[in-house]
Amino acid sequence: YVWPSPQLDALEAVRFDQLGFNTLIATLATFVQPCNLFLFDPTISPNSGRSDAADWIRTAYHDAATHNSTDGTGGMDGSIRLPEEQARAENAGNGFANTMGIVLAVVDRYVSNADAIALGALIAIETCGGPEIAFRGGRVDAAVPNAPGVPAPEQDLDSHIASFARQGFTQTEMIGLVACGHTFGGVQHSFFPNIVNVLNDPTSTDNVAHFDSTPVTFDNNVAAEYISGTTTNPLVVGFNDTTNSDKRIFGSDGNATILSFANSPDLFASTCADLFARMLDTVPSGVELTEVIKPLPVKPSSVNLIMDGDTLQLFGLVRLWNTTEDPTRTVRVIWHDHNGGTGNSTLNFVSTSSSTGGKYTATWYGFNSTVFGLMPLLLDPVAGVKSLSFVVDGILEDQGGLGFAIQDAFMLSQTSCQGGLPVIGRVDVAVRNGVNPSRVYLEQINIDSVLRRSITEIDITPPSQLVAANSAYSLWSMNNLTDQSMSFTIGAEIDGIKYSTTDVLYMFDFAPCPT
Ligand code: HEM
Repeated sequence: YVWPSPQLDALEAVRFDQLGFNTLIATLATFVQPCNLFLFDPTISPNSGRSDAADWIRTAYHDAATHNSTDGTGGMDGSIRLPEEQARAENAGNGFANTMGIVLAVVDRYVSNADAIALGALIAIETCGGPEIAFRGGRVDAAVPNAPGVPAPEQDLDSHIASFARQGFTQTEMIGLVACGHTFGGVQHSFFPNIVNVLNDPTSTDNVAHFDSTPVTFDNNVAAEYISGTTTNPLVVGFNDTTNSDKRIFGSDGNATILSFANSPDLFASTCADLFARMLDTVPSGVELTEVIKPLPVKPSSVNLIMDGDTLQLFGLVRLWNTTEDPTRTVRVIWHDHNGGTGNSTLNFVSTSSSTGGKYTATWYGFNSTVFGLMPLLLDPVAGVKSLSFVVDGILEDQGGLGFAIQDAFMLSQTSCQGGLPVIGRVDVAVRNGVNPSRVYLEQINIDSVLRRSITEIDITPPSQLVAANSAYSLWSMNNLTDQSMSFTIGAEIDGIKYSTTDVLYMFDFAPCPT
């Protein structure tokens, strides 16, 4: 995709900026590294037998499994976060509560609850030895529970075949998807006492009978151990044959599919990559997912403009994907102004990040990084800035000639202030003369009773008389803001198109208002 695209940029960051510099505070990968991590256990015992990774994968499946491919209802819409759905017998267990407590922390205006659940499962699988999974974003959160429909172990084979058909999977795909999921985790005694007895196993203090001997690793052992007759899978060799659903499912084609997985780790991995992607893309009809999100090779980040009197401050970073630190590398940014002119500056290495269990690393460069931190580049507001390009070791990076577009039509003005008596605040937005936005507003993220995000727009009344910020910009001001803990982004509608600033602004960061 082409940068900037606020939604894809945000989803790309959660998907690929997993550990290290410029990652979210609640980055998902931290909670599945090491892969036996299980933070839900108050003792944080490494011997609970549980893992966040397994919980996240099961949660995504239970969200997806309500899909009805005939009428287009249900699927990955985050409805599994709703208490009514978690209370159903088909959703027995506390793995969902564990998952929501962590995974939903990445939700924001561009990343839905359902996208976060999908990303949690995907990152768990990829981090813990699994294949890379194509990820699309754009899932839409349901406000009400879906019709029930998650398969249960005591149901017979015909019911399971019918259930997976309703979800959009053939019998062969059902065998695959169950094996792909059940390479992680196991069955807990406390919620399934009719399947698993108390284990008295010091390495599984939560009494989890695992599906294979490597329950926190993606591998084909679930199939290989089944074929070799060494399996301990409680849904294959459980003491209660009624609940041996994996036995019935794996054997339903005379073991042909499961044998092919046992014989080929590669076939198992590639089949699971496809099936997991399809499971995560199981969405209600009418929901349009984005393209498959791939990492941008050169990605500007945290690009932010602030008007400071006669100076246009340009803050930012750029990420070079799949690179390691190299002191001999040279990185330059070129900015293109409204008059056809350019300026340029050398960027300094700041730090690194990694993803996919350390498979990929990325290096980050700051627009004006000094020993004092990230400082802005200082530009002329009259010339402004239309786009950026980068030169990495002499090679021009400009998205195939498009450049990286920058929006300098409106931005926060440094004259914004807070405090004074009575407690008040003022937001000044510098608007480029000649742009004539139809609206300028503050955007606040609103969270409703079922955790859906939406944006509340608070319009700034157009100034009755132009107040110059400098010779190229005028100020639109919102006075008498009373909530000093307020955080917001700035939006504007220009020629019918809505634009937003990316950095969240906090009122308490502003200078005190002159008294
Ligand atoms: C007929 C279909 C299926 C049945 C009857 C079934 C049944 C079960 C049961 C009873 C558990 C134990 C849950 C617990 O103790 O908390 C479990 C765990 C699990 N299932 Fe399934 N499952 C099915 C399909 C799937 C699929 C398709 C996936 C994913 C693609 C999946 C992923 C998991 C995972 C990862 C766990 C481990 C959870 C943990 O250890 O916390 N299952 N399954």
